[in-house]
Parts: sequence; C-alpha cells; structure tokens
Amino acid sequence: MIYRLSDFQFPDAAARLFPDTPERPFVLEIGFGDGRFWPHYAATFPAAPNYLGVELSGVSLLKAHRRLKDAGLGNAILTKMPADVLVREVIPASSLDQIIVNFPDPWPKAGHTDHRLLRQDFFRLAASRLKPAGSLLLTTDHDEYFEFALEQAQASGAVLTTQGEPPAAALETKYAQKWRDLGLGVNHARFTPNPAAQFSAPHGLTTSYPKDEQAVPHSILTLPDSFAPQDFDKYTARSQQFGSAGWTVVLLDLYTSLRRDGWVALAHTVEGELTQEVLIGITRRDDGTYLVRLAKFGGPIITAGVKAAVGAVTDWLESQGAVVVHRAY
Ligand SMILES: C[S@@+](CC[C@H](N)C(=O)[O-])C[C@H]1O[C@@H](n2cnc3c(N)ncnc32)[C@H](O)[C@@H]1O
Repeated sequence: MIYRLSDFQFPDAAARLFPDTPERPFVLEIGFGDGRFWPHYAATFPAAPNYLGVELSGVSLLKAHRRLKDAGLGNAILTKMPADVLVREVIPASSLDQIIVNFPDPWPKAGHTDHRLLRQDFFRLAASRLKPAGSLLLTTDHDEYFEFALEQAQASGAVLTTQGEPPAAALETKYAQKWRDLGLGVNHARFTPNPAAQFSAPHGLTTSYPKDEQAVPHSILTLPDSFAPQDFDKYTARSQQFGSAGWTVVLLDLYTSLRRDGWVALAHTVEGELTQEVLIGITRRDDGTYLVRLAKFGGPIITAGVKAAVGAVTDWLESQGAVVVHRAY
C-alpha cells in the first residue's frame, strides 16, 4: 500500500496501520531504493513483520511497490517523504522493533555533512521511537560515513553501538550488489537505545486536516472596492525561528475561480525537510465578507508553515486594503 502524508495520523499507531497483524514486529526501512531488501529480510521471520518503508524518490517508490506486491507482502506500507519527518511526526514513541538503513546517501563533499541522516539529533529521535529492546541497523560501503555515524551515535548519548556482520538480506540490495561488483566491502553496526539515558523527542504540532470546518486555518475579511487581484506579485514570508522549527512560505500565484466568486492562492511551504504545496481559497460569503481558508485539495497536513500560508494570504490582502474581522490560524 502507498500512503501519502495525509493518510497518516500524528502520531499514528501500529495497530491502526496494520489492523490484521497488530501483534507482529514493526520494522521501518529508510531509503529502501528499489525495494530489494524487504522480501529477502521478511523471509527470515516465521511471519513477515509489519513493514513501513520511507523513501524520497517517487520512481523508487513505484518499483518497490511492484516488488512487494509480487512477493505477496500485504502488511507493508510505502511512503514518499523525508525520513525524519515520518519518524518525528508519525511514529509513536517506543513502538519500533527495528529501523533499517542500508547504504544511505553518504554526502561525501566537505561541508555537506549536515545532509547526512545519521547525525546526533536523528540518533536521539530514533532511540525514542525504538522499543527498549529495538535496534537501528546500519549497513554501508562508505568508510568515512560509517566512522561519522559511529561518532555521532556516541556523541548523542542515546544509543549503544555494536559492530558486526550485516543481515544477509542487506547484501542483496541494488547498492550492495554495486559495491560487491566493484570488490568493495561493507560496514555494519547495530545501535540500541541506551537504557541509562532515555531521551524523549516530542512530536511536532502537526495534525490531520480537520473534519470540523471551524478548525481549518482561516480568516474572514472585507475587501475594498478598489481591490485589484491582478496586482498580485510573488510574496514571501519567513518565521523568526531557524532550522526545522522555522518555516518559509512563498505565495506563488493567484487564480480567479470560474465557479465561485473569489480566487485561489497557490502557496509553497518549507519547514526543515518537509515541503507542501497548498491551495488557499478566498471566497465571497453571503454577507459580503470573504473567507480565506486552507483547501483540502492535495491532502495538506496542518503544520505551523501551513497556518502561516493562510496568514500570508491574509497579510497580503491586508496590504491591499482588506480589513480582517476574524483570524483563526
Ligand atoms: C544510496 S541509495 C540506497 C538504496 C537502497 N537502500 C539500496 O541499498 O539499494 C539511498 C536511498 O536513500 C534515499 N534517501 C535519501 N535521503 C532520504 C531521506 N531523508 N528520507 C528517505 N529516503 C532518503 C534516496 O532517495 C535513495 O534511494
């Protein structure tokens, strides 16, 4: 099954994601590529564990989906998003038996280590989502990244490290085969939550698109007779906070609705690695005021950045002479 971000709850529960097999182990694979690992690994268990795979590449997602379907692996969910967003927002605390990372992108250039997945913060987050007896399994050909991950793990204080042989299935992936053909070896480590240092990594403030219309981020305002939508120009807003807690909103365009009296704004939001494209309607109400509201179209999830996008449309309209009578974002 393929899940979009909006198909999840925040946080979700293994029993909801895998209602037919809630008693089975729960395994997350990060960066599954073309999906070769899971059929091999699942076959080493008496019954296939519940599998959640996360990947950035849409092409890989489709290849892996076909592979899991051909292998008859039904209790498997694949999703396309940055791994840290899934782990922070969706995975409940102390719920995973294993996190698998095979041949992560090494980001070898100087100054690019910030892009690496296995940094201190991620080890703390992963430790908080693993069961006490759970583990993160790393297999990589890249010696320098391997040393980097070991150092970051130790510096995090959140995990204990054991080096050893990778599971046989990790040597069946596309990248494993690539390095084997070149005659290169692999490194493997198992990271387990440090029982002496329990870290809690809270979920963000993400929620699903509300069923209750009143809870959808919105504002109500009046527009002056002089309002000229054709004056719209690209508009950018940024939060004061930096890093994953901060957001950037770019209002890209404004379209006239042919069906309703009003317009639709197209916004791009960036929050750390999470990006969303959202639509915000500006619709005339019976009393002559206008409702500025996040549209459900496209499956947005409610984050600080998405609320800020509704705020940015409201602010731009205010700069054009609108008078805001109600804000709820
Ligand atoms: C070098 S490939 C390895 C693929 C596969 N594990 C294998 O061994 O063949 C790394 C994969 O990780 C994915 N990836 C990189 N960063 C990611 C992230 N933050 N979240 C999810 N997937 C990511 C990439 O799209 C790519 O498919």
